[in-house]
Amino acid sequence: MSMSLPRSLLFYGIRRAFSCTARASAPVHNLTVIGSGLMGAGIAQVSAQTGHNVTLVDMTNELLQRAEQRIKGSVERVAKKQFKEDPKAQSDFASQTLSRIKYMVDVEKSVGSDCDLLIEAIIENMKIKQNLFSKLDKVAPSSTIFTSNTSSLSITEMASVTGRADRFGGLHFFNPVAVMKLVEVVRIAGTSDATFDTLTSYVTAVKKTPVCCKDTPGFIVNRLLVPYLAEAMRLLERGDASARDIDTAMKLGAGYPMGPIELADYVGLDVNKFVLDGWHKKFPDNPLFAPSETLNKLVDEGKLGVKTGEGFYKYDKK
Ligand SMILES: CCCCCCC[C@H](O)CC(=O)SCCNC(=O)CCNC(=O)[C@H](O)C(C)(C)COP(=O)([O-])OP(=O)([O-])OC[C@H]1O[C@@H](n2cnc3c(N)ncnc32)[C@H](O)[C@@H]1OP(=O)([O-])[O-]
Ligand SMILES: NC(=O)c1ccc[n+]([C@@H]2O[C@H](COP(=O)([O-])OP(=O)(O)OC[C@H]3O[C@@H](n4cnc5c(N)ncnc54)[C@H](O)[C@@H]3O)[C@@H](O)[C@H]2O)c1
Repeated sequence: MSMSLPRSLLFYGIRRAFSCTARASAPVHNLTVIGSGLMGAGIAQVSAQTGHNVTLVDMTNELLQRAEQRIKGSVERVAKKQFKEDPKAQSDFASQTLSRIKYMVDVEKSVGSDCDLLIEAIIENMKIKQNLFSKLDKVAPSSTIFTSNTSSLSITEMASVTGRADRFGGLHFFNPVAVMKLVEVVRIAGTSDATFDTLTSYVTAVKKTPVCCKDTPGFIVNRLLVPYLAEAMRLLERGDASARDIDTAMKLGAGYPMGPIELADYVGLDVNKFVLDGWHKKFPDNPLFAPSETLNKLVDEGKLGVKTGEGFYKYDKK
């Protein structure tokens, strides 16, 4: 008798081991999002749009006011799209969504007794993220699940400064959060089944598709995307093609909605640099992660892409 499995069963087995199906779990009602930049504001928005109560935190009231304006603009776009012919439904949706978001500068007070989930979306720096998690671990309820939206850093290293590795994971959203359908749910060795199930259910509740991945550098998307963006910058630096031609080529030749150079500007060149420098330091012999001189120069000059009005390209300031 042959011991080999039919191909279809083999694939089924592989799929089961890594699939990300939502099972019954403790629901998330209240969440705190730390960092109100591009990603934090977007995560707060999609959570509030789907009925969750959100506390959004940043270091100053001015930053929070800017986030509030961005959220308002984006919610209005979503409302117009969802309720095309119905201005009353549009304004009800927008005002109900906005009323579910509270803004706060006091990080420690932001995780009250009813906080089910914490999502960190601050600067891409391990020490700063660890400081934050270590501080919050002391004040947050023991039931609160901690997560990071990091693009490139180890979730295990972040969890190591807390006493809640079983209630820790990664939730990697994509930019623009209001539009992009994917969230990578990152499981570390300690993540409990209950935590993982709550995280995948929350992702489904915010109307995104979860995929499950291990805590490896860049998870799935960025492990492939970062070398691609970095190589596009090197192509430009070698003078092999112009930025416009590289972008046009990848849009029309590979079917991407944005070319790599404009995507780098869209993500934020500071974020690009944090990721590339971090991986270059960790894996110095890997040429895929070699630094880009042009990227370094633009960041030094404060040209961070769309958010500052100039990066590889120039943009109208909003
Ligand atoms: C080297 C190191 C690199 C580090 C990388 C780190 C990366 C990071 O960790 C992961 C990422 O995020 S990777 C990055 C992953 N991200 C990507 O790869 C993004 C790639 N780009 C895209 O997918 C598209 O270009 C966009 C969707 C951004 C814009 O689409 P477009 O067609 O060019 O322009 P459009 O016509 O304006 O908008 C179309 C529709 O979207 C709607 N809408 C847009 N923004 C909105 C907002 N803020 N709010 C609400 N709605 C918004 C809009 O209403 C419209 O709806 P309609 O029904 O048509 O009326
Ligand atoms: N930009 C992207 O496309 C993208 C996509 C996915 C994931 N990410 C990841 O999300 C995180 C945030 O990225 P972003 O693009 O939103 O950055 P951003 O610079 O737009 O926003 C970060 C915000 O965090 C705030 N902040 C920094 N330290 C803080 C602290 N200690 N307490 C409270 N607030 C603090 C900053 O004031 C800023 O408003 C990073 O880890 C990044 O790698 C970024």
